[in-house]
This record gives sequence, structure tokens and C-alpha cells, in this order.
Amino acid sequence: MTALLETRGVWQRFGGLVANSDVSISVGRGEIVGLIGPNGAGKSTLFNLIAGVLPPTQGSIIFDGEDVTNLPAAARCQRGVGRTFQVVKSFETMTVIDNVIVGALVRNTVMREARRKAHEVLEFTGLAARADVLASDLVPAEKRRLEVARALATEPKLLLLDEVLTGLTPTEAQTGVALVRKVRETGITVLMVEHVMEIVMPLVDRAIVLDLGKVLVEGKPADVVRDPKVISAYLGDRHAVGA
Ligand SMILES: Nc1ncnc2c1ncn2[C@@H]1O[C@H](COP(=O)(O)OP(=O)(O)OP(=O)(O)O)[C@@H](O)[C@H]1O
Repeated sequence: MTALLETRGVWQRFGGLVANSDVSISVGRGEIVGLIGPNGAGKSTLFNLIAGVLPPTQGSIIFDGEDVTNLPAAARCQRGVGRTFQVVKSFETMTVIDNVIVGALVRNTVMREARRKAHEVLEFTGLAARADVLASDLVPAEKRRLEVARALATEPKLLLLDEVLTGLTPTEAQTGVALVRKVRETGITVLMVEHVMEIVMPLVDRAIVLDLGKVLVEGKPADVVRDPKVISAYLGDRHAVGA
């Protein structure tokens, strides 16, 4: 089966700093893939390149069989790349339903249809009872859920989740895990950045570890967490494995 997403030899430089260095990854249709790695490894930068927020300094990005490297974020969203942001971007002075309508308008230019879609997504994400509340009045776990809801309202083929399970109580995190599984059951492919290994590893089919901007290891979660290179990267002790 062809991959839904591929990055081919992608580099991102910010002046002298190399945030992504020759990163080639692929995500198969229907997979849940975890993108992990220590702080500053280049995970969010790679998300920005995939979503089209930034053009890569070098390399290409193939989505759904098309080279989208030079397409801006809005065009990629139209093609089916949905994303959440690590810093919650919800419009705090708008209601929950209006935030989700913003996402739904990507595909439904008729307001009535966009509203219908937004209600459907709020039911799906368990936020229906909060539809008319201001986004600023949501608790942190609900704000993350709203991020997911708005991304789902764009009807993505690929959903990029940036730390949506981080900073939650164990119960909230398990509710989030259940939502990600439910998303995959609808046929949406998921690529997620997470820090909390014990939550994310049982959820993903495959894990890709970035360190110092490069792909360090990829494979089955159970193998990845035991890999000495990964342990050393998290300990900041890269010399121990000659990396
Ligand atoms: N717009 C930018 N301008 C300059 N440097 C940047 C920019 N964005 C990211 N960086 C740098 O690129 C490197 C990778 O950052 P990035 O946010 O991608 O890492 P990350 O793995 O997502 O980290 P974290 O887990 O802490 O969120 C860091 O050194 C960061 O300071």
C-alpha cells in the first residue's frame, strides 16, 4: 500500500541552527504513528513543514500521491492535512461551536452546512454539552479536545496531533487516548507528537524518534522504548552510544 505521507530528505535551517536534518519518514494509510524525542529534537518543526506552515529549506513532502512541498498551509488543509497546535490556538473570545465552525468552513462554504458539521464533530469529541460556552471558559483538557474538534471539522485524511495528551490527568489522558482510537476507526490516519511515553506507546502502531533534528530510530513501540540509542538521547548522554 502506498504511504499517505512521505517526507523525503527534508531539512529545515533557522539561520545557523539545523532543526530538521535529512528527515525521511513515511506514514501509511490508517496508521497511528508516534513522533517522539527529547525537547528541541525538531518534532514541531517537522509538523510545521508537513502542514505547510513553513517551506522546507531542502527536500520534499509527498501527501496522498502529490508533491505538496510548495503548497501553503491552506491548500494542504484543503487536500486533507488537519492539525492541532501545541499552543492552543482556539479563539478564546468565541464560543466552542464557533471555533469548530471555523474548521468546518474549510469544506462547507454554506454556513448552515458548516454548523451542522460542527455539531456532528462536537458530538463525536464529547464536547456537545459545551457548544455555547466561551472557549476561554473551558478547562485545559477541554481546550485540547476543542483543538482536535476544529481539526476534525476540516475533514482531514491525516490528523497531526501536537501534544494533545500532555499535561492531562491520567483519567483525562485515557479519555484522549479513546478519542484518538475512535478517530482512527473512522479511517483517519494519525501522526502524533507526545512526551508521555506510557500513554502514547500503547496507543501507536509505530514510533519514530527524532533527536538533534534527525531520525534516530523507528519501529514497534516495544522495541523503540528499549533501544539504547533512544534511552541515551532522553538522558542527554549521546556519547554513550557513539551517536
Ligand atoms: N521559528 C524558529 N526560529 C528559530 N529557531 C527555531 C524556530 N522554531 C524552532 N526552532 C528551534 O529548532 C529546534 C527544534 O525545535 P522544535 O520546536 O521543532 O523541537 P521539538 O522537538 O518540537 O521540541 P519540544 O518537545 O520542546 O516542543 C530548537 O532548537 C528550536 O529552538
